[in-house]
Amino acid sequence: MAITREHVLQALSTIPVDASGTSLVTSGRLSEVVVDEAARVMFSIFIEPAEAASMETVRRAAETAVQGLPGVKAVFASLTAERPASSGPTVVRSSGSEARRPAAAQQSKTQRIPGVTHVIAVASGKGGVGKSTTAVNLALGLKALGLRVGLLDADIYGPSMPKLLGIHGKPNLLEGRILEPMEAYGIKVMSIGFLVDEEAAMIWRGPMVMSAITQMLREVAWGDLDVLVVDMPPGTGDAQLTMAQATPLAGAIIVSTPQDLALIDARRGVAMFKRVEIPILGIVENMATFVCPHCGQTSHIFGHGGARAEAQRLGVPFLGEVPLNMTIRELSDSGHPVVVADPEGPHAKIYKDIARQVLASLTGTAAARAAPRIVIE
Ligand SMILES: Nc1ncnc2c1ncn2[C@@H]1O[C@H](COP(=O)(O)OP(=O)(O)OP(=O)(O)O)[C@@H](O)[C@H]1O
Repeated sequence: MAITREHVLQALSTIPVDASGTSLVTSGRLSEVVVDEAARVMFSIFIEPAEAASMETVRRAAETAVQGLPGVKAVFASLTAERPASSGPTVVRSSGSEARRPAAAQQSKTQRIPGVTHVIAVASGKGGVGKSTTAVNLALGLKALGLRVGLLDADIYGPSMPKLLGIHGKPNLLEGRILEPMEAYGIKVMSIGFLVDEEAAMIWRGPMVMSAITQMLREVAWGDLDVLVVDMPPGTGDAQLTMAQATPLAGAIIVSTPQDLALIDARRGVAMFKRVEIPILGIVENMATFVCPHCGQTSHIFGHGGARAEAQRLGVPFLGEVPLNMTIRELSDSGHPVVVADPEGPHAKIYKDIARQVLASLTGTAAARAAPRIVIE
């Protein structure tokens, strides 16, 4: 019989973590449980640093219980503690493969990332609507406002930040297995695209994706950041829901094109974040209008204003509309996002205005829109 996650959880539910007999499974200390194709089981147990010695007994008991299940080939169980300083989590004691170490999926919602003030997600109901382009230009817009910004490419099945920011090479591994983020245009960047082949990530299943994302959130030397922008994987399925829950998000931005179908997906995105009580910072309408580069005429290729109306209907802020523009595409695809390539241009202005509104809702101030000009005649 093939071993499943449920079998493992059943075995782990028999392991007490304290004198009152609280089970490991219900204690809130257990990470995601991963069972790979080779019947190897991986999980972590969260502890306070001071509990390392006493919880080692629990770790061993858990490992033995799972090892005893029929069909299990190997068990990799580790104790994981959050370091008090700003250097992220550390594995206190582990056995087996470090590279496959599962991470703090379930608890991380409540755990802040040391040094990071706000984490915001950029999400979309479906792929190809310009979520990554928005995320990168929003991050650079926030940087232009004087903030310290990081960008995490959590779009694990289609990482685009290496290309959008023109970053090559691999991040350095620092002491304690912490990764040094890459840097571009003054923002810190981490992407699964820096770490593994695209094909390798493509075959990962839910728990492994979660584990990789949690590591990129917590085992990266982000340093002190005002905002960490997370480019989420597209869609509103279980994977996105789990991720939204496992990431300590201050809020989410939904990107949509104006078409009906995209809007239905955007609505699902809003509902998903609401379900896990993550505030919606607003909706961005991308590829809203097309301004002909030759004649200057504006046309609404996909319709127009749908996202604004939808935002109103859903009672969430509408952050702005970005036109369909060849320059945005060409600059993005060549690693020079428009906010830095043409910082005073009309498109950069739109993204910076979105950034200002996002910052305003994060800091609880009234939306810092450009003040209206009063004309006295
Ligand atoms: N406003 C825009 N004008 C023109 N092209 C755009 C615009 N926004 C995005 N694009 C282009 O559309 C393509 C898809 O954009 P992007 O990768 O940002 O979408 P995505 O939603 O992140 O996609 P996926 O989720 O599939 O990775 C890219 O080639 C990008 O340059």
